[in-house]
Amino acid sequence: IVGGSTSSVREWPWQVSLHGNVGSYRHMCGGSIINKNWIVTAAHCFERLKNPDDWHIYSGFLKQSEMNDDAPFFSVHTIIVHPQYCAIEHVYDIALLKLQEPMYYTDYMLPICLPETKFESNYEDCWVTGWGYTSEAGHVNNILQKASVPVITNEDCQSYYKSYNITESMLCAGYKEGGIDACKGDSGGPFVCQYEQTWYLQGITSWGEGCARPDRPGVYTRVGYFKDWILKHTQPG
Ligand SMILES: Cc1c(O)cccc1C(=O)Nc1cccc2ccc(C(=N)N)cc12
Repeated sequence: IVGGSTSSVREWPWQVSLHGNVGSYRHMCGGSIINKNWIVTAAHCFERLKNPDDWHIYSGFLKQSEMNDDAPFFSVHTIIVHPQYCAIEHVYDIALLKLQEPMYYTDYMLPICLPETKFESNYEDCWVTGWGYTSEAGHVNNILQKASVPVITNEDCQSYYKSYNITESMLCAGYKEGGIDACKGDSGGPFVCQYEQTWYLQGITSWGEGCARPDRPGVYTRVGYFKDWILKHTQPG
């Protein structure tokens, strides 16, 4: 997160850290708890590491330094990447992780609500969180960061990204002057908006040209667009 501030414990209890095995396990992506068996994240996190055994999920932690070999983690049973995901176009950048064993809820580990509809009409009070870079040429941050970022229309977003196709499965958020944005390492993490005292997962951190640049908003997977797909895979029975 560029231009954000440090989160406190229990602020974002659905936020998880996905550690991938690249020689040793280290933070690669964020994710969000949606129920006791399932995490939602970004498909592009699994370009190189497609084996579930190569992932450890840390939940209930604020600092990367706490997610060490003595700390408990959840293992991954299944990785479901959206069948229409395309890396080149950044489309359908969504994946589901089934846990090997169900998670238990605590004050530090709680699920986030899915949006009510495909296209929400209210995007007040939206925040993006993660342990990603705090500048383009940065590195993974130790303490979970947060930043409030306003949603912009897809039409405005398309006008900024002339060499890309901003589809209805994407959601954009950012400041025209830049300065505050998600960045590398925040991928897969939550973009949440509070509405009538309830938080909803409206976006999954997906991509952007650089980070926090003027006229280059962050691009997120629009979670409402995939609600049926998520429910199809994550509802018992
Ligand atoms: C390609 C790249 C780097 O090598 C280092 C940092 C950023 C980038 C980059 O261009 N964009 C990005 C690469 C990977 C994940 C990103 C997630 C969010 C954003 C965002 N601005 N909301 C930009 C990303």
